[in-house]
Amino acid sequence: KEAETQQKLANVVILATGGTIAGAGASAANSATYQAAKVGVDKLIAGVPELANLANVRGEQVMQIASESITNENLLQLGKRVAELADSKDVDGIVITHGTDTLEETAYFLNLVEKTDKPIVVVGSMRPGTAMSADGMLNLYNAVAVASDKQSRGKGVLVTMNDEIQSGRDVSKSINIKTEAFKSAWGPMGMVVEGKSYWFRLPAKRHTMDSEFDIKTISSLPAVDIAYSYGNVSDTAYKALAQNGAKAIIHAGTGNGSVSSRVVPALQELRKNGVQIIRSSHVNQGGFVLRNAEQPDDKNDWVVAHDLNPQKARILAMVALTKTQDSKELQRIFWEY
Ligand SMILES: NC(=O)C[C@H](N)C(=O)O
Repeated sequence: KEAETQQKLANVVILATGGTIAGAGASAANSATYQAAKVGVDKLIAGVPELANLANVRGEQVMQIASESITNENLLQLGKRVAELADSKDVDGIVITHGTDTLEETAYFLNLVEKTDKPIVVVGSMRPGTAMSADGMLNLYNAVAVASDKQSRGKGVLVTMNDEIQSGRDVSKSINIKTEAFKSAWGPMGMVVEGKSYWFRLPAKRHTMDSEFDIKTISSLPAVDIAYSYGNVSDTAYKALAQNGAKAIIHAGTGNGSVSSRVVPALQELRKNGVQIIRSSHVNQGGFVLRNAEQPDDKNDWVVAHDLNPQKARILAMVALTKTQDSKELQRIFWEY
């Protein structure tokens, strides 16, 4: 009988990368003071025995880092392992445990480059497992529930935090400390309650199976960096990034992705020298940058990041630049993904 139910359950692989979900503090009162990336994947799985009711779960430790330290090489390594597992007949779904600081970047990267309709769910926690009211156990339980559910197929890379199912493209860490940290300007896609998913929305943008990008053909990512804008800003950071080899600079702009008159000449010059200039907005909830609004993008040959925040714009620019150096193509990609 036990063998029978085991056969019926989905096979889910948990790829662990570190973060607070694998963190440990000195006492249960330490919810914000702790060390990330301390607990191994087997212990994480053993900590939630109820996972066995949802799926046949096995774990793999891909790396053990706090997510603020993730590199492009880490992204490629993780992306390639996800693709291998997605190709395997005996894997039905993949969960990635991840630090929350750059979780939105990794989720969006995978959403762009994984050619599979199998569920890929990225999950983290805001408190370490040693803390009172730690959120990692339930977030992980929900991630495995979503990853083992056939309904989750073909919906792009997903994120389960705080009982919600979010699109890996849209979601962003919008609050720190609190457990309701992850928000999307376009709302969550659904909810997970007691291990069952309830869906309300589908993503409209191209992803996974429908993407023109494939991790299997990407061996390196170009340098793309971000410069932050504010009152009294100068062009120093932009020039330094270009000098250091940036192929594209994401302008983390004020408001509509506006550019200070103190910075415009440098950006025009950098574009003439071949650096792509991509205007995004650093407003906190739902930036939206329109072409030729605030700045003459057609004349300057700049690109706008659409609704992507600066860190997501960086991910898309890196992936897009593996295929094209043409600014018009780049803009098309920013509209479509
Ligand atoms: N809550 C977290 O996971 C934060 C941690 N610094 C990380 O991103 O690894």
